[in-house]
Amino acid sequence: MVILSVNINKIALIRNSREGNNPDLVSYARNCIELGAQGITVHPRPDQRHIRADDIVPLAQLCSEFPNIEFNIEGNPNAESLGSYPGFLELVRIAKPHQVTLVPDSDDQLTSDHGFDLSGDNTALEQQIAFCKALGCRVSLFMDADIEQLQRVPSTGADRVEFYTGPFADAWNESEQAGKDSFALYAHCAEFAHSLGLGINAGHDLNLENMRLFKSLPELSEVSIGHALTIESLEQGLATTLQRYRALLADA
Ligand SMILES: CC(=O)[C@@H](O)[C@H](O)COP(=O)(O)O
Ligand SMILES: NCC(=O)COP(=O)(O)O
Repeated sequence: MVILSVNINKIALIRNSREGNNPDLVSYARNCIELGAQGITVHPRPDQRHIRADDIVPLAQLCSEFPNIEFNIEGNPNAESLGSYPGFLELVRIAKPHQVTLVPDSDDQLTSDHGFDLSGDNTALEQQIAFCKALGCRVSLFMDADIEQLQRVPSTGADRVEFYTGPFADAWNESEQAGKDSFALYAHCAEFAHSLGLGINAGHDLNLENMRLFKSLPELSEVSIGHALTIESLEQGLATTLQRYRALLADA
């Protein structure tokens, strides 16, 4: 079984488009959990255009009310404090999520579009990973499907990788054959990462259609899905959408 973690960034984006608290993120996340989500993912950025710093602790508390619901915070460990944003690692410190997914986004990036390049000096990253692990968090690194890069992950101390699946989603949209070819590369990389002792997560632009293939990724533990899931929920309703993901992932 593959765990479904619902990324609620896009729900925060709607809330932030007006003053007030509608939709309420904690209520929305509770609803997701009660309808079958097994985790909640947030990706705060310094401009706080979607998840805000003050959303983090209430969401962590919500997840802790349920025995097996994982709270996953994604973001750039180098994102420093900016206004009311206290910095990524400070958010991790106060919330102590089950999982921290480190992502090498620049502060002004529209969305995540690449994994870590570990070919340089990784001392700072290793210290950041050690900081998160000392808080009791599992640490996952956002990575491209690239063997040369993946072989460098174990020495950082990370527990898992999250494959950046944007290129797979693009290939899937191009043609069935391109999707299959791209999937073959991810499958090879997943087997390699597993052989190094790493757990496997995946995310970015996954949806109900392309998950029919991607759910078969070897050793896949967890997917985090937000953008498409939000749109699918508008079309089909949240309950039906989550039910369809869970049915897909249950037999993965
Ligand atoms: C790491 C990753 O792929 C996701 O966190 C994604 O970046 C979230 O997307 P948005 O923040 O654009 O909703
Ligand atoms: N880690 C990926 C994630 O949380 C959601 O990405 P997307 O489905 O919003 O593209």
